[in-house]
Amino acid sequence: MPHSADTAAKEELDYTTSCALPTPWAQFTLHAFVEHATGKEHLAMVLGDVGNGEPVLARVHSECLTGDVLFSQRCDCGAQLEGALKRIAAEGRGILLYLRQEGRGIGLINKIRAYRLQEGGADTVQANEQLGFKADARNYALVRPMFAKFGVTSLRLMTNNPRKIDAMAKLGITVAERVPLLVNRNAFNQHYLNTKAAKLGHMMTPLTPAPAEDGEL
Ligand SMILES: Nc1nc2c(ncn2[C@@H]2O[C@H](COP(=O)(O)OP(=O)(O)OP(=O)(O)O)[C@@H](O)[C@H]2O)c(=O)[nH]1
Ligand SMILES: [Zn+2]
Repeated sequence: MPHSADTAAKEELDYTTSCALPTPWAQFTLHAFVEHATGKEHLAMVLGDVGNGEPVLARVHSECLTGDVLFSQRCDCGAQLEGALKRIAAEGRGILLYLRQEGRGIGLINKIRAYRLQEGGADTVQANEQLGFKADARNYALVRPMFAKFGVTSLRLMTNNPRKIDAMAKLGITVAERVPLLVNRNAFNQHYLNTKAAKLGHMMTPLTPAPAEDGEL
């Protein structure tokens, strides 16, 4: 027998509490969960009636402290976070899950180690592998009880990552539509974004290589 959403939620994480979260674009409700296995605090930002059965505009965002908070231009994370919240605000309905999967699951310190290796010539995948990690060490299992908490079963998912779409399908979550999220392509992250497209399957048109002195990472 498949577990009910409540059973799954009890097994994997606890729902704790919520508050209003005004942002520059809309007033969301911020909901907090705690993961049993790790004690990590995962978040959901919710706007409008997301539990009415209609596919929900959604973003499953992996934590990137450097990009989301420290304005790093090495990646596209901060701009994707902002872009996703703006789109949800414009529609007046949607959900963003903020998962504490820093560095594609290897943690902040290891991501910084990976960045250092990238400065020596490795790409984002090779750097992870040199550190003994898979290219992508994320696990999306928590997404199911988090969406279930809000009655969300069908998504219009903002992503360029086909593996994320497959992961949702394996969890029994319908991706009714993929909404591309192409933002903040710059000289510093074009090699990174091209590697994601070439090696991780992200759905992005490769960018033209920049001159070497143009901050390639
Ligand atoms: N290990 C590692 N993690 C990185 C690197 N750059 C960004 N990240 C992490 O990658 C995660 C974001 O994943 P991405 O591959 O950029 O994007 P995605 O979530 O798979 O796909 P989208 O939905 O299209 O954004 C965040 O947790 C970042 O901290 C890197 O060079 N090495
Ligand atoms: Zn990032």
